[in-house]
Formats: sequence, C-alpha cells, structure tokens
Amino acid sequence: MNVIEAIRGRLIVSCQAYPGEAMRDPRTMAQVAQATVAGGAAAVRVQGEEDVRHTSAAVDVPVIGLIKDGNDGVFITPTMDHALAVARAGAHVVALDGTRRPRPDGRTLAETIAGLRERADVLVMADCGSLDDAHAAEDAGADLVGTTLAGYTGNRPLTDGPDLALLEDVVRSVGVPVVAEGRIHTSAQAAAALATGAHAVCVGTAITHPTTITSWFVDALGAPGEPVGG
Ligand SMILES: CC(=O)N[C@H](C=O)[C@@H](O)[C@H](O)[C@H](O)COP(=O)(O)O
Repeated sequence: MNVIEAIRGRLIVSCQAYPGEAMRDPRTMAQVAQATVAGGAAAVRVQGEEDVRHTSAAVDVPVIGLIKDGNDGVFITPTMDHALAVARAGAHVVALDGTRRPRPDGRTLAETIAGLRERADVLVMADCGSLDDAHAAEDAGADLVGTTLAGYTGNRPLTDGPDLALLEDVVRSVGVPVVAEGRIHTSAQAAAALATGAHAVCVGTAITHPTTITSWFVDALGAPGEPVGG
C-alpha cells in the first residue's frame, strides 16, 4: 500500500476516546473508524496499542497509530519503545512527538526514527508545534509532518480553529508532505487547510468526539430558560 499516495488530497479521521470516557474501548473505536471509512475517510488515526490492533483488522485504509502517555510535555508516542509497540500492533504510519523538546528516553527524534526504521517497515509522521519543529523533523527523517501540536507547546497561539498561518509556512518551506491537523472543526476549515497546499487533512474532535460536539450545541443554546444571545 502506498500510504502517501492513498492520502493525497484526502481526509484522515482521528478516532480517539480519552481516559475514563464511555467510548474508551478498542472495539468501539474500531467501529467508529469503520463508520468514518464508510463516509470516505482515506485513513484513520487511532491511539493505543489495542485500538491500533482492532482498527487495523477492521478497516482497509491506512492506520496512523500513536500511544499517548500522559498529557503534558512529550506525550505522543514519546519513546522508541512506544513507537515499536505502535508498529508491532499493525500501524502503517507511526505518529510521534515531532517537537525539539527532550524525550523521556533520552533519544533524539532522529535516533528514534532511525531506530524504528531498522526494526519496522512503517512510515513516520512527526507531530509538530512550530515551523522550527517541522524543519527539524524533516531533517530527522520524518516521512510526514503534521501541525498536530500547534497551540499546545507554547510556540504558537491556541487559535480557535486551525493554525492556518503556521500551516502555510510549513507547506511553503518543508519538503515532505504536510498533514493539516488540529482544531479543524468545520468542512470549510478542512477545505481551507487543503487549499494551503497541505497533502492531507486530519480531523478528530469534530467528527468522532460526541461529548465535545454536543457541548458546542448546548453552548449555542445558552443557559436553560435564557434566550439565545440574550
Ligand atoms: C494535541 C493532541 O493531543 N492531539 C491529539 C493527537 O492525536 C488528539 O487528541 C487530537 O484529537 C487530534 O490531533 C485531532 O485534532 P482535533 O481533535 O483538534 O481535530
């Protein structure tokens, strides 16, 4: 499977439930992934070894896998061991922290990517938070760079929607395919992200996180008994 070609100009859907949530079950996430593929997702992105295993068996599109460990600092597939576990679970692409921050196992991003390549036949997506991250990730050998961490590392503002300014800069100056990811909440934002020249667009929350989507609607209705906008 040529993953890079399979996702060119297409939508990737991130299917993740968070610790303690009702949908936090690998079978549930595999079913959510199947539902998004039925709607036209060209690839899916899933978190956790078991989610990768179940989803890879359930869908015939590329699976981008990651393991989150913690929720601050370097937490997306932070070490070589996590990356190998994602690859062994059947992911076609291993997504990992692509920032320049120190990693918990002391390896550099370049060492992690090289070590992974020696042991597994996978592509690597570097989740970046800034233009400098994206350049460093390309130099470190990443096959794809994503804007996944824009707004979460202190390098960029936490924009309401996608950080299109960063995306434009990354697309203009990085040689590897760029995945637009992070806070893409509408189909118009997805189209705008692709129009920057991004290789693919990844949407998570707005498609697969019903708790958040519900809260958007609840908030729009205002407090019970109060007129909207009043
Ligand atoms: C920052 C971080 O931890 N991002 C995670 C990475 O896998 C996920 O929680 C996001 O849902 C994913 O990146 C898609 O983004 P959005 O849900 O905004 O469409």
